[in-house]
Amino acid sequence: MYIVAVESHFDAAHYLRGYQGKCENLHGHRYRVAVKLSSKELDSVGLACDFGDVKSALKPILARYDHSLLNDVPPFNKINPSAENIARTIYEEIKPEIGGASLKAVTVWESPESSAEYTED
Ligand SMILES: Nc1nc2c(c(=O)[nH]1)N=C([C@H](O)[C@H](O)COP(=O)(O)OP(=O)(O)OP(=O)(O)O)CN2
Ligand SMILES: [Zn+2]
Repeated sequence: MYIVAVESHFDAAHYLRGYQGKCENLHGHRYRVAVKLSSKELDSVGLACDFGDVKSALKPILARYDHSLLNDVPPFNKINPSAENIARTIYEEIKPEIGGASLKAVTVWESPESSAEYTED
């Protein structure tokens, strides 16, 4: 099995509704995002999937969040912009855009030490 990962980032502000503590206040993160895909096969070039195709799929998704107040951007106007919810939302948004290799997980880091991963496995 081959695992391919592509990373990117976006900058955004957020606050957590209902959170008791400092994260209920408006603050910002440079969110790091990793998309992982798997494939049992390689194509004739030797690729499980082209990094460029994954980057192209991820770019417009993250552009909607970049330099925003996430709490104003659907679906985070309805659900909290936690790292978990952001990871699942990106997973659901990128899944139909990716053909061939199968999507395994999306990980979102709020800081170098703290991340959440969403997978269907
Ligand atoms: N499971 C989760 N826990 C928390 C989330 C989250 O998305 N998922 N988010 C937050 C806040 O957004 C907060 O910004 C991050 O909290 P924390 O890492 O505790 O704070 P700092 O980055 O400032 O780190 P310090 O070590 O306190 O300096 C909270 N929890
Ligand atoms: Zn935060």
